[in-house]
Amino acid sequence: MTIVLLEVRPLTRAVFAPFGDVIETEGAQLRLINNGTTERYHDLAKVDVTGEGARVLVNIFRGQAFEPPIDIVMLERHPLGSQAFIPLQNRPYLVVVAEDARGRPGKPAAFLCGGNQGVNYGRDVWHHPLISLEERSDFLVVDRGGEGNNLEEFFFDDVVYRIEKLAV
Ligand SMILES: NC(=O)N[C@@H](O)C(=O)O
Ligand code: NI
Repeated sequence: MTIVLLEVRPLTRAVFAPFGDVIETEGAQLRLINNGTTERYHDLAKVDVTGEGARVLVNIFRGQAFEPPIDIVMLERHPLGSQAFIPLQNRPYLVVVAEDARGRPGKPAAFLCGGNQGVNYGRDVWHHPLISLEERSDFLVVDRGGEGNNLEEFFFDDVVYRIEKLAV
């Protein structure tokens, strides 16, 4: 079994663009509403649901905390909908994604996300299930419900991608 170390980079809209959206106020389109008493950070993520009976689900995921070394042995994707994770307790977390390479994930990319940053995985984008850090953490999750199979998993058979350091 080959072990490949993954570098962890800070999450920015630019680096994450091939995989989806970053949900944060930084750099967002700001609109003053409610007679100037509220700042609306507008249109941050594309929620995409498709297939029979598709509907948008709003959930809370309470994820156990992981600490390095973190081994990435699989990735998953949701062919029928996007999936957004918004941290509710202002704690950092880890996101691991990959571009598709003829039906399987390419080399993963790892990003350290701030507690003020959410992510929205585009529909059918390879990603690792939730990786909370420091403490068990709650996330608001917006994803797809409805008929059909919305989960495809891929287990790497000859390589483990290892995250040893979170410091960027
Ligand atoms: N299975 C499930 O709802 N969670 C995963 O999709 C995930 O990305 O955490
Ligand atoms: Ni998922």
